[in-house]
Amino acid sequence: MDATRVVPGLVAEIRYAGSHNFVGRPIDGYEAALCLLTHRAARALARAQAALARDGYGLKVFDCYRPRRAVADFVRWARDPAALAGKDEFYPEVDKRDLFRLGYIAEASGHSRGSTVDLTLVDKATGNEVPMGTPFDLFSPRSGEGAEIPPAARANRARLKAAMGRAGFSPYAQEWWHFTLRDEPHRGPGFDVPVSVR
Ligand SMILES: C[C@@H](N)C(=O)N[C@H](C)C(=O)O
Ligand SMILES: [Zn+2]
Repeated sequence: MDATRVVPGLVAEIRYAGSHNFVGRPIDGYEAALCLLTHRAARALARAQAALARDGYGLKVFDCYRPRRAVADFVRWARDPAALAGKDEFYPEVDKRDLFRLGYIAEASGHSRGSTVDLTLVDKATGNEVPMGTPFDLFSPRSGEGAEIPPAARANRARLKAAMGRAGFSPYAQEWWHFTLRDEPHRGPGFDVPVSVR
């Protein structure tokens, strides 16, 4: 389902539907910029949003359900040494051939099961993203747990992690933005239906 229907005020900036991402172009399978999630994950996200709203924060999602064909597009892209449009912004310190081995991108992603989200916090008053120490999808040790980042960013990561944890999501140690519903309704490799407006 479209998570924005059950999460009041959820901001969706679906990066893989556009060109502002590590590949530098829209990714296969994203025919619309929608945050599609299982009902269970969307309801859990609504709990996180409600709790954060009491402290003046909201959620902004960058990726939700990811079709398997999108993951396959990432794999093909990683094998093309000439495709470097997003290198300076998203993986300046890493050879793109190592992005999968290092755990920054999965060859079989939990996103394809529809209960995993990539997201950040926004200040409800301004709508601006709060500092997290690194931008979304910066594939670097600085995006992971234990990184040396400014205290305000550390506090923001902790706030996001706590709110998502209380709502039923597990974090991913290497990427502060990536969370998976602990009690996800689907197992296995997930789905390959494109993200589209039905
Ligand atoms: C690519 C990044 N946004 C992400 O979601 N990484 C994890 C490891 C994944 O691909 O599932
Ligand atoms: Zn993710």
